Amino acid sequence: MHIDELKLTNYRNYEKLALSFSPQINVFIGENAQGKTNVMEAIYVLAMAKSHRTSNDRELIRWGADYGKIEGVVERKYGPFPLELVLSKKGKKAKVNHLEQHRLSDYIGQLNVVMFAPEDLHLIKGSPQVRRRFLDMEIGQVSRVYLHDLLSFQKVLRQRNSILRANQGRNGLQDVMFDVYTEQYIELAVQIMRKRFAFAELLQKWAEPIHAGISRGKEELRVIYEPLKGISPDQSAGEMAERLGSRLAELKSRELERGVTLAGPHRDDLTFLVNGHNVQTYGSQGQQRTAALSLKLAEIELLKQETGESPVLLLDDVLSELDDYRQSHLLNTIQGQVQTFVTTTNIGGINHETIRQAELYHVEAGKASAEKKDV
Ligand SMILES: Nc1ncnc2c1ncn2[C@@H]1O[C@H](COP(=O)(O)OP(=O)(O)OP(=O)(O)O)[C@@H](O)[C@H]1O
Repeated sequence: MHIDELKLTNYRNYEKLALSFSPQINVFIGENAQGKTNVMEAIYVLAMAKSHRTSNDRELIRWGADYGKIEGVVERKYGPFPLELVLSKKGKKAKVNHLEQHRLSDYIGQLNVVMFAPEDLHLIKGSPQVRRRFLDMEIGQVSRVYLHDLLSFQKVLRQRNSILRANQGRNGLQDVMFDVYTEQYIELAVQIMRKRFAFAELLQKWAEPIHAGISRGKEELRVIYEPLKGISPDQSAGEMAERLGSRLAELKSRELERGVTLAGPHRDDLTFLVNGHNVQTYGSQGQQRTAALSLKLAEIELLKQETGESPVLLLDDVLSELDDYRQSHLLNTIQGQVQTFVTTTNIGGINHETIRQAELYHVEAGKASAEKKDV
């Protein structure tokens, strides 16, 4: 799939912007703070209905404006169709083919994107929250059911936590609603864990050969999803529910002490092993970069397999962070196959022939102009 056109109205530092794109490589060049990342972010928001940089949608609306709008024309196998997202102080409205979608889970997934930004290089080293977000965003793009379960789970978790908070410091808790929420919580948690197990397995399947290729056969990457101890992928849903239920019962007095839920998918993590060692603890910077790059390339393959079409790749300021060898590996892999958007302050830092055929856009102070020229 690819994006043919993008229109922004009052989005970040763009009052108005209208661009059409090459189905291959599009490069945005400009000085710092001119609006390159803002275009990448707008494409990401058009796909995911939320930003990768902030959870506050108001930040996306141009200062002083009442609303912001992102419009796009997306081309898939079955033809082109428009997507529209309007952000206002009252919330957001999402349209596919001019029809408003009342549930965002029906909107997300029409356009699939893979974002690779410098912060993704911290996927391995960063906090578990970064890896959980990665899991949720990636699974959410291919499974509406997952998104729906995740939103319900987050709601029940908030409800359960608010009862715990209201009873914080007490010795015991007899509350029918608490028991009802706990039951719903366990049911949804099990659905989420099962999907995360399946996703980690697929990720491993695709990332392992890619990582082996980049490391010239020297390294074997393993991806391990780590939910609550005692829960494993071979268990039935009933067994998982029983394990989580008994752990919550054991933790009840501590939960009352702390006023929060202490076991469940909101505390899960992913572990990456290179040649059997945890790359987070023992990996060199180079191994961590190779692992992060392999995971991103695996994401492209995984989305292709799930949807039958290549997703759109967003490389925000990341090529300059990769050495020539990894840069070439990435660009050779996607060449001609995946519509790609690249931002850079210095095109000279990208040593690859694909960039010579790319469509160039110069970005200055919230204005982008297209220019085809030889680099
Ligand atoms: N809601 C907003 N309204 C108006 N301007 C905004 C808004 N949010 C951010 N900006 C402006 O957008 C600019 C930043 O743009 P962006 O993050 O796209 O930079 P960039 O070109 O990617 O730079 P770098 O190379 O440093 O990453 C800043 O000048 C910032 O003040």
